[in-house]
Amino acid sequence: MDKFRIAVAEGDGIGPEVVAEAIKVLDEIASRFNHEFVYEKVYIGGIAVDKFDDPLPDSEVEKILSCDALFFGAVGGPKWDNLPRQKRPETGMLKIRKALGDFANLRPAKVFDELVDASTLKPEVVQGIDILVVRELIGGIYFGQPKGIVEEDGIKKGINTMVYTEPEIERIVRLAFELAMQRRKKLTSVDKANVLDVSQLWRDVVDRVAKDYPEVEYNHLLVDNAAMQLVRNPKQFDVIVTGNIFGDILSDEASMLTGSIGMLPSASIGGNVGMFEPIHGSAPDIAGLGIANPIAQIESAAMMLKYDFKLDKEAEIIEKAVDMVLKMGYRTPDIMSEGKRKVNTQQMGDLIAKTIGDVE
Ligand SMILES: NC(=O)C1=CN([C@@H]2O[C@H](COP(=O)(O)OP(=O)(O)OC[C@H]3O[C@@H](n4cnc5c(N)ncnc54)[C@H](O)[C@@H]3O)[C@@H](O)[C@H]2O)C=CC1
Ligand SMILES: CC(C)CC(=O)C(=O)O
Ligand SMILES: [Mg+2]
Repeated sequence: MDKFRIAVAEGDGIGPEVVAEAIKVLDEIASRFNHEFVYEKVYIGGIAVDKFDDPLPDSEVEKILSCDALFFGAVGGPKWDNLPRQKRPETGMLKIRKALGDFANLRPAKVFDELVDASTLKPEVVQGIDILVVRELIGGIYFGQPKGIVEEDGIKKGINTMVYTEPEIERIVRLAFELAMQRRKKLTSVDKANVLDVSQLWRDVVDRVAKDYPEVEYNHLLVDNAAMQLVRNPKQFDVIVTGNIFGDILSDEASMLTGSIGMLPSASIGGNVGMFEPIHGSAPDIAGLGIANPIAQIESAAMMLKYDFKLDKEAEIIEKAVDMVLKMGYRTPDIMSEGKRKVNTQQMGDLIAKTIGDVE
C-alpha cells in the first residue's frame, strides 16, 4: 500500500465546501487502488487569522513541509479586507507559495465538448481548446521590493516593483519549453517589453532558451494583445508562459473559454512540496449557498496525483469521471445550460466520486 501525507488547507469562503468534495473523490481513489491518503489539516488565510492572529503561522509551514503535498482551497473575504497587509489572508497564501519554492503554476484551460455551450463565446471559437498557462509564481510584482504606501511631503505614494532575475526567468521558461515539447510544440511568451525593462530581459531570455528547443515554434505577444487574442482566436495557443501578474489575469480570462472559473485547476511545482489549488478565489458572493462548482478543486486533486505522486492512471480516472458526469448532463449553476440537470456542490462531488468505479 502506498501512503501519502497531504496537508489540507481548506481556507475561506467556498474553500471548505469544494475541498470536502475533492476529498470524497480522493477517498474513493484510495479505497479502489489500495493507497492510503493521510490528511493533515492546516490553517492558512482568514481562518488562520481568526485562530492565530496570523494568516500563516510558522507551525503550519512546518507541518506542510513534513507532508508530500499541500492541497489548498482558497483564501480571503470581506471580513479580512481591511486588515493591515501582513495580516491579510492573501499574504499568507503568497508566503506559503514562496516558502515551498513552487515557482511554476500550471493552469490548464481545456474545453470539455459537453460544455461548449456553457462558454459566453461562440461554440466554434471555443470547441477543442486545450491551453496550458505556465505562470511564474514566486517572483515579479507580487514580491518585488520596494513596496508599500509611504507619505512624502504630505502626499501618499503607493509602490510595488516588478523584478525578475535572469535565473528566475530562465527556470520557468525552460520548464515551459519542456512542457511544450510534450504537447503540440507551440509556445507563446507574454510580456510588456514595449514598456517594461523587466519584460525586455524576459524576452531576451526566451530568445536564448528557445535555441535549445528548435522543434518548438514560439512567439512573443504583448500582454494587452494576448488578452485580446485569447477571446478573438484562442485556438492559436498551446502553452503560454508569462510572469506572475500577467499569468494571474490571463488565466482567469482563459477560464471563461471553458465555461466557468469553477472548472480550472492548478498545480504549483518546482519546490520542496507541490501545492494544488483551483485558480479561483474564495467566492464570498456564493459562499455557504452550496452552489459552488467543485470541479476545479477535484481536477486539482487529479493534478496532485499526477504531478506529485506520479499516479498518472488514477489522475486520468478522475478526469474521465468528471467527463462522464458532464456527459450525463449534470451541471452546477455556473455551467448550467438548457435541458441539463442542475445539481449542487455536494451532489456534483457525490456523482464524480460514484462514477470513479464506472470508469473503464
Ligand atoms: N488562490 C486564492 O486563494 C485566491 C483568493 N482570492 C481571494 O478570493 C476573494 C474573492 O475574490 P474574487 O475577486 O471575487 O474572485 P473569485 O475567484 O473568488 O470569484 C470570482 C467570481 O467567480 C465565481 N466563482 C469562483 N469560483 C467559483 C466556483 N468554484 N463555482 C462557481 N462560481 C465561482 C464567484 O462567485 C465570483 O462571482 C478575495 O478575497 C480574493 O483576494 C482570489 C483569487 C485567488
Ligand atoms: C489572491 C492572489 C494573491 C492570487 C491570485 O489571484 C491567484 O493566484 O490566482
Ligand atoms: Mg487569481
